[in-house]
Amino acid sequence: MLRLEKLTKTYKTGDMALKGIDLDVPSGQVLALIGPSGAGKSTMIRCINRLVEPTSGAVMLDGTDLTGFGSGALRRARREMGMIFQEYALVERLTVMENVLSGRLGYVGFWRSFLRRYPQKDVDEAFRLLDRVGLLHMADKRADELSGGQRQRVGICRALIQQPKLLLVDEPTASLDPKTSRQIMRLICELCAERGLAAIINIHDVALAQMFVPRVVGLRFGEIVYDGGPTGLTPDKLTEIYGKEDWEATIQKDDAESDPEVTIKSAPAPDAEAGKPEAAE
Ligand SMILES: Nc1ncnc2c1ncn2[C@@H]1O[C@H](COP(=O)(O)OP(=O)(O)OP(=O)(O)O)[C@@H](O)[C@H]1O
Repeated sequence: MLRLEKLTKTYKTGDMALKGIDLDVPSGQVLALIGPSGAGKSTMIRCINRLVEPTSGAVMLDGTDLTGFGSGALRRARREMGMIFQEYALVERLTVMENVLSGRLGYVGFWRSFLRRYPQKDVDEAFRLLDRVGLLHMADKRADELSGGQRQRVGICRALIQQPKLLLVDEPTASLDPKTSRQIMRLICELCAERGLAAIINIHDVALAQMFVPRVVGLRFGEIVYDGGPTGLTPDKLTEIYGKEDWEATIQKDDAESDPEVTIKSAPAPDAEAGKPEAAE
């Protein structure tokens, strides 16, 4: 569904953030992108929907390269890719419902959204999504009245109402406490499984990634140095990705595996097994 081919990004400052990334993501597969600060994770996510312009290489979505698209074609392609941000990126003075509906911008056009005249089917879908994430009763609240976890749920609804095929998720839990982080990761992975959605989740918390996703990609200095299952992230592999550290204290413990809340990765989305590579050596 998504294929990155020799993707590179060199910023004007000379920083080579991505050095020839090759990556295949089959439809329905959820993967976590890990790596130290500055490894290129955000750059990679943003090159996929061209919030950052790649320097060279291809971003193939369903067989079509997005890198050459003009603004109209890019706008249509971006409908297929919902984005979820660390800082939620909500419009604070708008209501929860209005924020969710703003996810339809790519479909309804500027004036209709500016006048907040969305088709009834979009409003119905927004209510359904808010109900699914437990925020139906908050539809009329202003975004600035919500907690961080609630804001992220609104961000998730806004991405999903686009009806995307792929979610690009940039540090969704970095501003949240551990319990809320786990709830949000669980919700994202559940929704992907329910909707057959692929996702690339940039996440700093290795243990959280290990709990929920069937595939982890490790970046270091703009290159993929790990691509495999969560259990293959041994202390040696983590040292290769991040450098020396006491990994026994960081990686997933056996008791987390038996936690009844943590069920997502044992139920991968359609096609996930087919596209899941073995751990890179
Ligand atoms: N707008 C920019 N201009 C110049 N250099 C940039 C820009 N954005 C990122 N970089 C550089 O590109 C490299 C990759 O940065 P990026 O933010 O993608 O890494 P990251 O893995 O997401 O880091 P973090 O986990 O800290 O967010 C870094 O060397 C960074 O300094």
